[in-house]
Amino acid sequence: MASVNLLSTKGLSRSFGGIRAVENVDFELPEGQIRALIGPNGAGKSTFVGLLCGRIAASSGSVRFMDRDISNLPAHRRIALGMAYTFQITSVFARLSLYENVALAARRHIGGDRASVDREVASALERVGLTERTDQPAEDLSYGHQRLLEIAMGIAQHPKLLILDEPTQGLADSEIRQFNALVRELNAEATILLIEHNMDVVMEIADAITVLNFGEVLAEGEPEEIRRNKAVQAAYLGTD
Ligand SMILES: Nc1ncnc2c1ncn2[C@@H]1O[C@H](COP(=O)(O)OP(=O)(O)OP(=O)(O)O)[C@@H](O)[C@H]1O
Repeated sequence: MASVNLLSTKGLSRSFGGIRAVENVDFELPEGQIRALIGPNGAGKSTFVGLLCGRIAASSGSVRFMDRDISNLPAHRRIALGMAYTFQITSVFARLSLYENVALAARRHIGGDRASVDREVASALERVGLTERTDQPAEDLSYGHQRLLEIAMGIAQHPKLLILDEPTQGLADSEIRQFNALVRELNAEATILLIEHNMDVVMEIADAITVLNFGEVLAEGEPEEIRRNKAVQAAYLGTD
């Protein structure tokens, strides 16, 4: 069965001064996949995701999402089309309660109707296991739990594409198992792009892996293929 790409890039590049952070990346993400994006430190993963979301402007190349060229759309328009992303807690408001944080995200999706917002917030917090902390300020959460709060904020927007940037950082092993189950559950509704350093997580939940190195795609394939790939092993030697 031919799969439909939810997201794709062509020749996507971004330089910072002389540094080619992302260089000529052609990328295709079929609808319904869990894709992991990996690579050594400085490989260009965050820059690439920033280009997808519109947080960083491309030097050249294009991005397509849901069959339209979104290269020139600002970040908020991309969100409105169905992208959601979590970026290392930059979106969490520390002084606001978990309820308020998730409600802000839910209102983007469903507007201001109080009963619907309440339902969305309760459901999103339940899915990430933070129900009991609904009324606490976000700053009371551990780092790992703030990452889960961000995911709840993503869930409340019912995105077509959910981009998770190092979501398991700061989580305990038992919480990582729950996280893996959560991602599978979310995948029933959303395509998922996961930047992740924890290889156990990647190997367990990704359908396919894209490896970046020095801004370029070094390899792409199923987890087992990538695990055996000599070029990938070499890229990681001495870095991890
Ligand atoms: N705003 C910036 N100004 C200058 N250089 C930058 C900027 N952002 C990224 N870079 C450089 O671009 C390259 C890619 O960085 P990026 O953060 O995208 O990599 P990464 O794969 O996400 O790394 P990590 O795994 O360490 O988060 C690096 O050499 C980095 O120093």
